[in-house]
Amino acid sequence: MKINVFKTEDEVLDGLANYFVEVAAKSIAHHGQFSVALSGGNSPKKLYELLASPKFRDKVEWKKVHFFFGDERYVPHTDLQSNYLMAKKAILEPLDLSYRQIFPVNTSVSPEEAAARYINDINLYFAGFDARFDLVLLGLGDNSHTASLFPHTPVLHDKTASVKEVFLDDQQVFRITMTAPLINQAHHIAYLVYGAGKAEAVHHVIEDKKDIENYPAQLIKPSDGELQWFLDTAAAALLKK
Ligand SMILES: O=C(O)[C@H](O)[C@@H](O)[C@H](O)[C@H](O)COP(=O)(O)O
Repeated sequence: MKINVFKTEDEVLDGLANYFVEVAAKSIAHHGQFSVALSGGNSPKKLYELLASPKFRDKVEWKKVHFFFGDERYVPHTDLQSNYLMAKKAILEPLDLSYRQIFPVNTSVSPEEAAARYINDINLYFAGFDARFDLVLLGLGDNSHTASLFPHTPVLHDKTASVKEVFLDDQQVFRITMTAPLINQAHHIAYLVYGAGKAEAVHHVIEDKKDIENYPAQLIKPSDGELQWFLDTAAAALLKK
């Protein structure tokens, strides 16, 4: 595990954008394509905009990139809560990609069916081989969740499924999420976390005692891939130096 700490949010974004470019080039050189699972929420929006900006857009062979979603809110793709909509506006539309490169979660069916169909999409993409994404991008909630692996949810203990529906009691909403076993198969996993509000969660996940129920992001331990954290000093403030 490598922990990269940058002074400012902009430097974190730049650091992760350069890592994205590096992993994309390595993946495309190795097997002709680059499969990436995007994270949702607010933090990655600026990263996606930066990757689609003149500073980075010409550094990646975008036609060889395939976009999946590490998790999705169970809402229509037109809903402002949709991770797909956020990514569509921030990077997918600006890069003028083919729809065949983009694998959104189908949230027009039941949550269970949405998860089952996404498993099928992923298995078809990897053509029956192990589903090993080249890169999984993750964020971290201030309650130490990642993707939609939330504290005290049954999905934390699911060792077999690769995608599951999750019901969040406090918000009374469903999410669809890749599970830890699927995420941990990835060749590269990168957390993007910035801001003082995440400092406690970063400490809990990286160096606190093992407590999966309360700190689900501790589940993320790639089997033989690489895990890197991209943090600003505010989010890293509680880490032992
Ligand atoms: O769908 C989501 O919300 C994300 O995948 C989720 O895991 C996110 O990464 C964290 O909640 C942090 O979100 P912020 O970046 O908005 O703080």
